Amino acid sequence: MLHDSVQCAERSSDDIVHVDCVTHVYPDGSVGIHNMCFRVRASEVVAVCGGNASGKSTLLEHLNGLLVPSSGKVYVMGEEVNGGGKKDIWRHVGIVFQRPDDQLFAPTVLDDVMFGPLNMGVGLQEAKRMAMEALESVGVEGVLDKVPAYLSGGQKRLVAIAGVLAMRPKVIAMDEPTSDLDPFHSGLVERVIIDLKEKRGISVVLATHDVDLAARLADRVCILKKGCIIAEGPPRDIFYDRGLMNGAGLRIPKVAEIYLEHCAFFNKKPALKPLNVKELMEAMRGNSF
Ligand SMILES: Nc1ncnc2c1ncn2[C@@H]1O[C@H](COP(=O)(O)OP(=O)(O)OP(=O)(O)O)[C@@H](O)[C@H]1O
Repeated sequence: MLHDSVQCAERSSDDIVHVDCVTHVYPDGSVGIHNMCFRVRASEVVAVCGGNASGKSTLLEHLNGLLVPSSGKVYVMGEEVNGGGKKDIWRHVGIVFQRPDDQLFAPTVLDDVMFGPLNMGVGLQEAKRMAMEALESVGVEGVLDKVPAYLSGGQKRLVAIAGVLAMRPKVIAMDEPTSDLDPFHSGLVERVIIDLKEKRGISVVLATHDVDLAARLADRVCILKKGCIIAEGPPRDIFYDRGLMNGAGLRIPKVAEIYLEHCAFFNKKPALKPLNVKELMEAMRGNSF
């Protein structure tokens, strides 16, 4: 059942991306998202959390025009995507797909990462420079001559991120960026996300059901259920709402679980709401952070 009565907040000059009441119906009649209102501002990490089939990938693919809304509009830098204005508006938003194999196709890693800049009309030498810089920034410059298909899962993911970074977008949307990764490679991706925001001012949209990761990284959280955002807010509010999280097919982060157990055991009010292990240790000692 689709609701037609939703109205999104006004577009603001702070919005790099503004999704205005977008519904997407796939050709077979499946509703991917409906009446979706979503925004991304400068230098923020927005976590989009939801269970399977909640619409995370469908939302992401609208952010740079890969999918066209059935109704509603998507704006990037104030301009409508698919609206017939500047042709390259989509380049401000890069998407790292859930499966890197969907993204990597060139004979070597360097060719793959150079493809974006070359496609933007940059000369060969400059494209190579941009690609090398992107590979170095995610720490995989050592594999530039390798065939992408022969990389490990973690290396593929980092090369896929480099391929998007090389185009110097303002926003990078990542679909389940740490699924299938071991703790070492997950840690690398996590570090890359922090650096993108803190050192380069790039906003990250993190679509995931890994709520522990989202708790550590997000400035703002949107909870999706059945193609709609059912809650949005700061992570300390959203991730400590067990009813909300369970209702969306998610659990609260482990850190929140431990802290709530600790408070219940010592009959303390859970006032501090830590989101990572360091904060949890402080909170259990009764220190604020
Ligand atoms: N190409 C498609 N054709 C038809 N239906 C689709 C297509 N892609 C997605 N859907 C449907 O749209 C809905 C949302 O799917 P989507 O992949 O966006 O969810 P998701 O939150 O990313 O899920 P997951 O966490 O399982 O990857 C689902 O009901 C799905 O079956």
